Amino acid sequence: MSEFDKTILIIEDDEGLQRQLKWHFDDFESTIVTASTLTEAIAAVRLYEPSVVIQDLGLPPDEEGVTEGFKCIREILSLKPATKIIVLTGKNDHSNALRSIELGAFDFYLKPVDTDMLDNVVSQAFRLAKLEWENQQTSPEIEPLQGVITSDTKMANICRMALKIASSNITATILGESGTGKEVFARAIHANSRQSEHEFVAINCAAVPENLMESELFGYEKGAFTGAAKQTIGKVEQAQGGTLFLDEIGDMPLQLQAKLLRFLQQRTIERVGGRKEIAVDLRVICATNKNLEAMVKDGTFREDLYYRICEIEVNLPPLRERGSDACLIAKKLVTKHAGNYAQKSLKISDDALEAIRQHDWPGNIRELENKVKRALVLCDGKSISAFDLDLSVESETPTVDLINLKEARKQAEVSAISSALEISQQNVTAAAKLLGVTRPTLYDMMKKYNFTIDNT
Ligand SMILES: Nc1ncnc2c1ncn2[C@@H]1O[C@H](COP(=O)(O)OP(=O)(O)OP(=O)(O)O)[C@@H](O)[C@H]1O
Repeated sequence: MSEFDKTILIIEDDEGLQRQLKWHFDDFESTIVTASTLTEAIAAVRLYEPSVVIQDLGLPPDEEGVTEGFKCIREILSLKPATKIIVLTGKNDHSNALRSIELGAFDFYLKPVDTDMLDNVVSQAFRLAKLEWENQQTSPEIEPLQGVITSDTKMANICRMALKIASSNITATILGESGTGKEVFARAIHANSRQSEHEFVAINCAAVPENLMESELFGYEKGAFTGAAKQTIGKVEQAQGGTLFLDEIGDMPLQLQAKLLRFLQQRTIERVGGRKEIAVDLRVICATNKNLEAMVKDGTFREDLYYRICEIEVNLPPLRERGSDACLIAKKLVTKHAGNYAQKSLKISDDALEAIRQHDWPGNIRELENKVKRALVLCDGKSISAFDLDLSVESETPTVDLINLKEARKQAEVSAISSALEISQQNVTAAAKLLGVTRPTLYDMMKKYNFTIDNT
């Protein structure tokens, strides 16, 4: 097994501070590399693949601003999503620190730098990077958060962010296309929070008619309107002590947005037809697939409410941008749903896996789940075909966006071994023949890339 690499990349344009940090971390039993600009930083990431990066936000040519620093975070994480980036920010720069975390940075640290304190943050970053690395060596399939199946490092970062949100009181809004798992994330944040003993109450703002929304949210007193036969509590009171999940918040009627804002600011409500203010203490999580910023610009969403609910944004990427997650989730879903459809031991065929890889998944995981259920019902043989999933396989034009040649070689080898094992139905001797290598060579490579023979 290869060894965990302990390289730190310091990205700092102030030569004095760069020297000071380098000198300090030389004692850290790590290899220290430095960069002063974004271009140098990216070259260093490609060459050294550092586990931890300490990064200044004010990089040239925008030393006084943050644009280059944010760009640097994005580019590093798109090349190597597992990198733990620690951002150095000015004392009064809390909003940029939060924005860095939204972009996927591991943590932030306020200047002036106290190197002993920074040591703790760096040690934590290394601990987590090592854990993730070890986890990948032993079990590439992970469920880092309840209900979230993923082997994609971007998603693993988002899961970590969700855990941080859960342990704070911040109001989060989860953004993402339909079916990307926004509710799954909201439930996971609740389950990991101090509110978990109480209820998780969801309301879909797009599904409730506008004239019923207020009483649905805040409840009503007896006789408040025709048909109000008895006092009824609303979703907010139901969620007392727990979590209120406002799904499709972008569809909240404008007139109710003001009332929602008042409740979020004052943490009190009045039932419809009531005169008493009722104090409520709960966590609020919102979600939408709409572009709230654009809605604010065209006046359909209140700006003050936007800032109130988006103290931190969680951006869930669509399934097509999550590496091999579609195939991984499909396999898990087949196992999960097989019993319900009286098909006990089905596998997904190679052509079906290829079709899953190629499909764009506009409906994301919900679409995948539906297709798997359909396939379980329709499948006659022992394995699910592309046809069963209502998908087709097309010849592919490969695209690559790889960190370096070593990574390209690794991915090509992993992909070839994986295909040979699938085709040979996990028979190593047959797979070795297909690949033109000896059986011991294939075993060595399987060990190197942590393949296990899948007997499910
Ligand atoms: N990472 C995941 N692994 C496995 N299943 C998932 C994952 N994410 C979502 N799902 C499943 O996909 C389905 C859709 O998820 P969910 O309802 O949370 O999406 P959503 O983004 O809230 O959708 P919408 O915007 O339409 O309300 C659910 O059945 C959920 O269990």
